[in-house]
Amino acid sequence: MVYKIEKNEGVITFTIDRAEKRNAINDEVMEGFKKVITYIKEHNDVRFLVITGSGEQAFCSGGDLSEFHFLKTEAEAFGMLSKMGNILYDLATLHVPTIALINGAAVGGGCEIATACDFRLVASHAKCGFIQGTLSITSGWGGGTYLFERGLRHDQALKMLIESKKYDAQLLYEMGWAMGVFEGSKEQALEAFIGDMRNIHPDVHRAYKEIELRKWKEKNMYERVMEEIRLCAKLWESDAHNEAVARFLNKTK
Ligand SMILES: CC[C@@H](C(=O)O)C(=O)SCCNC(=O)CCNC(=O)[C@H](O)C(C)(C)COP(=O)(O)OP(=O)(O)OC[C@H]1O[C@@H](n2cnc3c(N)ncnc32)[C@H](O)[C@@H]1OP(=O)(O)O
Repeated sequence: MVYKIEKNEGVITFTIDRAEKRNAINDEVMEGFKKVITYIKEHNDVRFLVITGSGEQAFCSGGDLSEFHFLKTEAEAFGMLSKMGNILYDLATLHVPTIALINGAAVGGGCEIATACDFRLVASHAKCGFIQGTLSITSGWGGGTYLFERGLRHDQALKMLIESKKYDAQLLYEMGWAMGVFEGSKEQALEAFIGDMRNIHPDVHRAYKEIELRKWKEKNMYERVMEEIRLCAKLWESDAHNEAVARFLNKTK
């Protein structure tokens, strides 16, 4: 199994469990995301969803380049990108608070998953970034659209995307992307973060999320996410992208 789903006192934790691939996303992990999101939509006993990765090196390294490198055309790329894009839209529009518990590097699509969550808690050693530009593509799962909605200064958000580099935890906090930086146990950091929220009735949480999501509907979020995905799919079939991915895969052999 490449993921774990655990439920404890109303908190569901989804752990991407591919530490040897730095928790890269493949089809099986996507199915896991679908499963946990469907469960939350159909049950009333979940208060928080936490997304994390196994090990300390990575939260998630984005799409599994060794598996997705075989998608060559714009249409093939759109199939994979829109599948995960729809999953992230469902995650971003869930009726319970969602927390990215960032235990290590979050890059590429990993940074998009974190940005789709309501809150980001980042381990002090973790570096995160929308590094897609270094592969000659843009964010392909809707993460750029979410980033512009996360309250960062507009120029800061744009810089993060077009610089395509990894930022350290402290800077991510200062920019407002991370809500907190923690040392040591991620479980303790999570408990400290949600402690006061636990005292509030879940219907209140749901109501506030509904208020936020109403705003998103008015701003055509879904259409904007799909447009972002189409732009990435176009770049995916370029020689520049294929060569960049080949360089990454060959470097690690
Ligand atoms: C597809 C959607 C698109 C989007 O919409 O955003 C993307 O996500 S594109 C993918 C973008 N991601 C990357 O380019 C990530 C590349 N990875 C890294 O930069 C680094 O691995 C890391 C995450 C910073 C961790 O560095 P480190 O701890 O030094 O580990 P290694 O680099 O040595 O990696 C160990 C092992 O894992 C394999 N790996 C890592 N990331 C991926 C990946 N995204 N896909 C496939 N495989 C990955 C890497 O090849 C190593 O494998 P071995 O050599 O076999 O041990």
